Amino acid sequence: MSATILDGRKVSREIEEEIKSEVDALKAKNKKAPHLAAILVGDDGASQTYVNNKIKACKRVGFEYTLLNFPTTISESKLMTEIERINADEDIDGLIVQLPLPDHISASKVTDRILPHKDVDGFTNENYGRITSKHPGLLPATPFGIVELLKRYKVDIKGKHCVMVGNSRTVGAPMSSIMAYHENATVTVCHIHTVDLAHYTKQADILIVATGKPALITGDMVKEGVAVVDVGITRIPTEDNERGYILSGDVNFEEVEKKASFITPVPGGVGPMTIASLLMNTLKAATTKSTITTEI
Ligand SMILES: Nc1nc(=O)c2c([nH]1)NC[C@@H]1CN(c3ccc(C(=O)N[C@@H](CCC(=O)O)C(=O)O)cc3)C=[N+]21
Repeated sequence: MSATILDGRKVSREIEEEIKSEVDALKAKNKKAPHLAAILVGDDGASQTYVNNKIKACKRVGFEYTLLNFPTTISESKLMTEIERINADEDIDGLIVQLPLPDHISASKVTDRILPHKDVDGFTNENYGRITSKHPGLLPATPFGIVELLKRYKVDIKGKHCVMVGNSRTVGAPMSSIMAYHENATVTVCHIHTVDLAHYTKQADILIVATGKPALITGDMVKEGVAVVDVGITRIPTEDNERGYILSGDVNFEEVEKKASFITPVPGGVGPMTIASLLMNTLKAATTKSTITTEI
């Protein structure tokens, strides 16, 4: 059996078309376009690529955007002040602080300072807590994108066994909550400390992997017919190409693809969907502003 590719690039383009027509409709009514602000600290190559991809996506759908690039030496308190300033700026609808941040800055403190209704990455404790509420606010971009991708390919989720490998605050934790509380999957959460990981991954109907460990999941670790979502995207240095690196997911694609019913490629899978979700959240933040924080 050969798997159906969960084509994040294609689906993200479809979502962008939908967003663009909503932006055009806003503009036709003389309303302003949604405005995203992105903060990038330092000059890490991968972070620059990801932020640039986000800015390019804003341009494609007609959003306004502001990119703020600070040196690695910026203090935590100065960064907090910048966030407060953007929080207070009526013109800006959404704010993201690209991670990772330098060691002297607490990522959780900084991201949690973003006003919940401008938190289009869905990283604040407020929006994380709201996953289990009837009014979920803004969902974290990567998990939101993964659910959207699975749904557009009509992958059955309800009642199925979803095994999440990875327990990070940005992906694994919210992803497993969304699968359990919104989508009614049966969820098992594994991570780097799990004893006998294969024991669990073999039982997965849906396997989502976000560990940052290249090719962690091999063919013998999955059952026939599994749907596989690979969140990993590691740059491995090489002299074989101009860029100087190749991208590797957390899944051995060649092996696992033979047994899976569905699988995401890397690149072209989860990455573009994260960006599409960021755009969806920014549109939502711009059009529903005050209600996101008041409804319980
Ligand atoms: N505040 C914050 N929000 C994030 O959403 C966030 C973050 N910090 N820090 C890092 C991770 C990673 N991430 C990616 C986004 C797009 C691609 C993406 O566009 N990937 C392309 C390839 C890009 C390439 O060539 O390197 C693809 O998979 O096809 C990848 C990874 C967002 N993250």
